Amino acid sequence: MSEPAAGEEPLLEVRGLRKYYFENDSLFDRLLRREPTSVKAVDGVDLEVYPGETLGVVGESGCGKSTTGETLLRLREATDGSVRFDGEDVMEMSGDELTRFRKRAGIVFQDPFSSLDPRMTVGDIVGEGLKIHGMPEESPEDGRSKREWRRDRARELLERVGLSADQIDRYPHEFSGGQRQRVGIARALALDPEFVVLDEPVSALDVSVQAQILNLLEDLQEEFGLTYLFIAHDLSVVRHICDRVAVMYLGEVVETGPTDDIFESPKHPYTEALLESVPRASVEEQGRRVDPLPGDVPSPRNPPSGCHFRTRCPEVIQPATVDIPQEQYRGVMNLRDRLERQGFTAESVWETLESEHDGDDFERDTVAFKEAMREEFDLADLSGATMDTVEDALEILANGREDEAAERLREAFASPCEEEEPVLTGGEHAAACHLFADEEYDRDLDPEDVGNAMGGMGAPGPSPPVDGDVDDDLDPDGPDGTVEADADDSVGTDGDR
Ligand SMILES: Nc1ncnc2c1ncn2[C@@H]1O[C@H](COP(=O)(O)OP(=O)(O)OP(=O)(O)O)[C@@H](O)[C@H]1O
Repeated sequence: MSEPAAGEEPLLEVRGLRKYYFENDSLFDRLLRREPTSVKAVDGVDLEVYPGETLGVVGESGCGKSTTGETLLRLREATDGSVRFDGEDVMEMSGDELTRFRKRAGIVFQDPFSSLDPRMTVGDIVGEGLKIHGMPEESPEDGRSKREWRRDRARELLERVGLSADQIDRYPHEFSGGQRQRVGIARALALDPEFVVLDEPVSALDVSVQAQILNLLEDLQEEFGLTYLFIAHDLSVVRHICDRVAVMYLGEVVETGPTDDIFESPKHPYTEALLESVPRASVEEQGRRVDPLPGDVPSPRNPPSGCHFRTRCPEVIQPATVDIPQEQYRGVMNLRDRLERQGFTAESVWETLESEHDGDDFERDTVAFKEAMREEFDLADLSGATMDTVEDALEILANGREDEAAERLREAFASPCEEEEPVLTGGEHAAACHLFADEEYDRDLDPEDVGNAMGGMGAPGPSPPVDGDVDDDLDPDGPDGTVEADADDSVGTDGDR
């Protein structure tokens, strides 16, 4: 870890990075006249990483962290944007220049099992990059063959990451999860990189082993002057290893700043919710109520307009004409959102009510319909003009006019957060949230609202790709998955056990 010095140039500078995966885009899809759809996995990301520092990239599963890491390394082809490494344009590199970049910038993947070829010995895995890059260039002067030189280098690296040089001819399945991750780290170090993307390097490991691997990564950083981009969904891991943090939500950076600032005074409601989901050590904090963030994680195929977080945000800005408790506003917005996304029809509600009547004669009673909806969307506490409008909309809905009901709610309750996309503002500690753009807004945070946002980080993220129609341009060594890790870890001389 190290603080960037004033005026220092970033080693890596990312501007407006976009990576869209296109689905239903094959010849077969075209023949069937299927419309191609785009998954906006990364949608305009800006980042800088300074020499010797560790930048954390955090966010829930599916928010685009891995795609960001892989795209900036050119393991995936970017849809748009620029990446500069040590002043050079990475997107424009080819030939020798690209080969040099590949030596200078490496990656450690999350899953230490699937990212290691089970048919190769760890010596071959660690030495593979050396062979691909034709190293050593000249035959060693001491009479060793190039192959022997590579084996010696692999031995050295295995020892350096806390394994034993004697294990060079073993296969990945003979190692525990932590040991396999050490092999993955040795492989990433083989070419003497300056910059390494660490893609959730400890998420698949037991907590006790996690600490050992984090210590190892810190030691290696110091010893070799490495610069890290550290991807994690778990903020507690980030706190100890990162100098600065960028928080991602649905393909965008929503907050960035020095780690302590992010932890001690988060600005974005999403960062606050993420922090609330971090397990706490102290006993009194362990008993906190953990409720899921309201609403589902929207799909990156069709992200919400304006601020992408507004469909789950506990602090959505209400229009000037509305001033109701946040949870009531959330209920109204959830109803509207579900209607607009064709999440249900009036007919399906009627059918449910009918089935609950269990064969009795059932008359379609609007009062019962509205009551069911009020219960489903927590609208029972509404009063005054708000209640009148919602009742109106429910009446329209009960008559099967879903679009009109949604329109009625939109006219009365549209939030400024859905109209315009907020941009990152605030200098070194910046956030992309309309709460900061609108100085009129009194941001008096109710701890209950934030409490309600806790725990949602474990909620399922957007669905993974389901079939083979997707862009599949990743290097075959690519990610990911989860494995059980054994507590038994390093066997070598390294003292981080
Ligand atoms: N090859 C692909 N084709 C289509 N969509 C994809 C592909 N790879 C990833 N996605 C989608 O892109 C979005 C971002 O995925 P990504 O893996 O980058 O997120 P992440 O934050 O790293 O999550 P995780 O921690 O679960 O890996 C997700 O919605 C994911 O389903």
